Amino acid sequence: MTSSGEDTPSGDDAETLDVESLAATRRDEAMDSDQRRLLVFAGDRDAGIDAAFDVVRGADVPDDEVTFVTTREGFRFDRVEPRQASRLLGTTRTIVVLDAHEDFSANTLGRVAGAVDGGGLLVLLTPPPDEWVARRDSFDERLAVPPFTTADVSDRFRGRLVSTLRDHPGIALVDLDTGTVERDGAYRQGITFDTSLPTVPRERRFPRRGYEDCLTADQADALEALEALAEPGNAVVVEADRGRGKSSAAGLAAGSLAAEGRDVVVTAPGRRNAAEVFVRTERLLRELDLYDTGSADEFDLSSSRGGRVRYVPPTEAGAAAADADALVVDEAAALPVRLLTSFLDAPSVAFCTTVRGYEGAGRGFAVRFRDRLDDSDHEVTDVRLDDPIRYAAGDPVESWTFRALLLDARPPVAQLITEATPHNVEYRTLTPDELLADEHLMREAFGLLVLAHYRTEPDDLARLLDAPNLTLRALTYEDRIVSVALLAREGNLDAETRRHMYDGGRIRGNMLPDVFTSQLRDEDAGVPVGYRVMRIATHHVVRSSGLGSHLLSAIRDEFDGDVDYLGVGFGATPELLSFWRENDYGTVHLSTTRNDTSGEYSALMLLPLSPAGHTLHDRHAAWFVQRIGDVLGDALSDLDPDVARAALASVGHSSEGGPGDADDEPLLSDYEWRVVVGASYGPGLYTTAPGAFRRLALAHLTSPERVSLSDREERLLVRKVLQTHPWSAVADELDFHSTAQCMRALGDAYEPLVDEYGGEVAHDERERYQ
Ligand SMILES: CC(=O)SCCNC(=O)CCNC(=O)[C@H](O)C(C)(C)COP(=O)(O)OP(=O)(O)OC[C@H]1O[C@@H](n2cnc3c(N)ncnc32)[C@H](O)[C@@H]1OP(=O)(O)O
Ligand SMILES: Nc1ncnc2c1ncn2[C@@H]1O[C@H](COP(=O)(O)OP(=O)(O)OP(=O)(O)O)[C@@H](O)[C@H]1O
Repeated sequence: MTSSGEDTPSGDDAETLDVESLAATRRDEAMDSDQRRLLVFAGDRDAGIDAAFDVVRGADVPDDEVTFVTTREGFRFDRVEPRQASRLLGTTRTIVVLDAHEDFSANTLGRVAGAVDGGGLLVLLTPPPDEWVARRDSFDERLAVPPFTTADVSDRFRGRLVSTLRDHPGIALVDLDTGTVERDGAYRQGITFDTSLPTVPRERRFPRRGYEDCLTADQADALEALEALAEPGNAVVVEADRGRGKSSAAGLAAGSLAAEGRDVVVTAPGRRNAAEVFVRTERLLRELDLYDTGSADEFDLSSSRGGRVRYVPPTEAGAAAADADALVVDEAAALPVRLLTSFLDAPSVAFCTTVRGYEGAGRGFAVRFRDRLDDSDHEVTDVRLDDPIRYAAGDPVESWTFRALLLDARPPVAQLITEATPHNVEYRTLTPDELLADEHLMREAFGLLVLAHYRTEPDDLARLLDAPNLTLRALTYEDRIVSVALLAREGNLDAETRRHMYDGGRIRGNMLPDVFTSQLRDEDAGVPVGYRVMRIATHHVVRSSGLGSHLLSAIRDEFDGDVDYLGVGFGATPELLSFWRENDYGTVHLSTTRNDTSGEYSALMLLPLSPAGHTLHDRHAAWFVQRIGDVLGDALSDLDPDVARAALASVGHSSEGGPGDADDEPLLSDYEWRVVVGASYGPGLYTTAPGAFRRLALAHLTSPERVSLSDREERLLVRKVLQTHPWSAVADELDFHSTAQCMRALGDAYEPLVDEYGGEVAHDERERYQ
């Protein structure tokens, strides 16, 4: 590390406005340091857009290196709608103008800021700061979840954002209404980091030229790790913050493989996101004199040795790569887990993923996919790039976005909290004002939510600070956060809103009332009021020590007598279902479509707290049991049998008695009992009356403690009897030697069920075979 100058204090004295020269100076400074600078123009929108044009002129940047992110149309520059800002992920621009006057969100800011090149400028157009903070815009409307209105939405997020604009280094702040430069943003970096230079490994498979094309030692190390792609059965995970050159490393690897005559498939959320991969591949093939046809612009290149590198959209990439030699996945963090899993069909695969840029689309990769990858047949190699390439270390725009959006928020370091137990922690409400006043606390709480969840994004910070329906609870150990839960208030909806939902209209928030009303046809479901646990996370070093359960029980004690129920909806796994069941939440629904991001089916569970909550819970639990047999034979026929078992085992857990007991109807008719007994104890056939077998299977799976069946027997009930998979497939999946053996095992599994659930007729029938 060397010192190369000192911070220049920002211009406190107001200066007369000359946007072009301000832009020229900041641009020179940015180019000298290979960092970026932020110019903020606050005031009238048209004046802001004029100023942005002046910036482009003053900075002397060609039009085709400029992107305007705005709802306005009619510019000569590349234009991106704020809601489409993810188009900029993985791309490199010299100037990005973000017009925050309309459709501004924290997510948009997070997505665009990383695209600005070293030496470039980020330009932010805002209303006058105080007005911006106070006004209610389309983002606030999204936070105003019924029955709340925009008047209930607070202004903390933008207030905090504006205060960072006023004091963070490297930011120029111009008041367009008065024509004054409040801060000139002059900033000479105090520190530079010596980046070590790349070297060519002595033992290598890829061409020397590929290594010579690397810009940092980190990138060369990544390329060396990517050599594993040449052999089937390998997976390489390349992790880095934004702009560290991971796409380029992947491009050099793809080019090296094509140079050997290999067929490489490249995928990314959109073609544009993979542009850098192809630029590097084309350049390398040309340098090696092995270029044959295609171009980076066509996202398809071939080498004179018969190799090929081509882009395939994510939905088709797994299948395409199964017949290719290797798959490169860029921006993997932005892809759903279901697709990531499909990529394991490729002989070898590289996943390039952004670590702290959760602006991409959350942490599905790390939170939900990483375990599956480790359990797969692929040998996994990890490599990490730290040295920045797109812009130099110490970049003030990066440190500002990290700070303003908490992109680098982290839970407390492990050593500080290893001693935490349910007996020595404190249950606390963390109000938004407390969080704002204690940056440290806010970073730990948010950092834990980000690390543990696949869906946390910058907008969630704004929600946490401003949304009237959200509230945060935590367990702290010596003032460090060890477990945290984000709660959303739902229900208490008026008749008109409920009718609107019942008629198919969408309302914001209110996930549980919404599903109960619109999908499950219960117009009264929005009357009771409850808290939905939107997120819960325990620090990974103290998981499984009862803290999550302790937090849920403290929440229950706090809200008992205040609301009608507590609820939750989450991507269902057997472990999570059992966690919620242990905490007395009962299953009332399984969604019939998979979640886009996690690839899992969602489970909804309720814990009633009042008579109205009990009524709501009990009718939905009963309806769930009535319909689930048919649903498992239809839309949920591919549901993991262990998820089905765990979901069914959790039904009715918190109601008085089980759903089976609530039903006075006999489980099976006398005739059906004779068929079931015949098929278990005697020579009869399951196929004669599958409905009878299904009802008995459901009775068992919703009260599995009554009869002890093995895991395999229960899976058999789910796969064959409830999901009606063909015998051969079930036999195969559950490792039976033959379908005949599988059929016999089903009969055997029903014997103890006949013993437990059968009445006189069943037991008399059984006597005949004994
Ligand atoms: C709406 C939602 O937020 S649902 C998503 C829940 N959150 C997450 O998945 C984030 C990552 N996971 C976590 O932070 C934690 O595992 C939590 C919050 C699920 C549980 O917190 P903990 O403090 O570990 O809970 P606690 O110790 O009371 O109970 C642990 C039990 O939960 C179950 N469990 C839940 N998730 C898992 C899991 N991924 N792996 C293993 N067991 C799990 C187990 O039954 C476990 O019991 P065991 O340790 O005896 O095997
Ligand atoms: N070896 C290289 N040679 C030339 N330019 C490079 C090289 N490596 C990286 N770059 C340039 O640095 C910038 C960042 O590189 P790249 O896009 O590969 O990084 P990244 O980590 O994938 O970034 P992001 O997370 O934004 O996708 C790009 O402009 C790219 O062209």
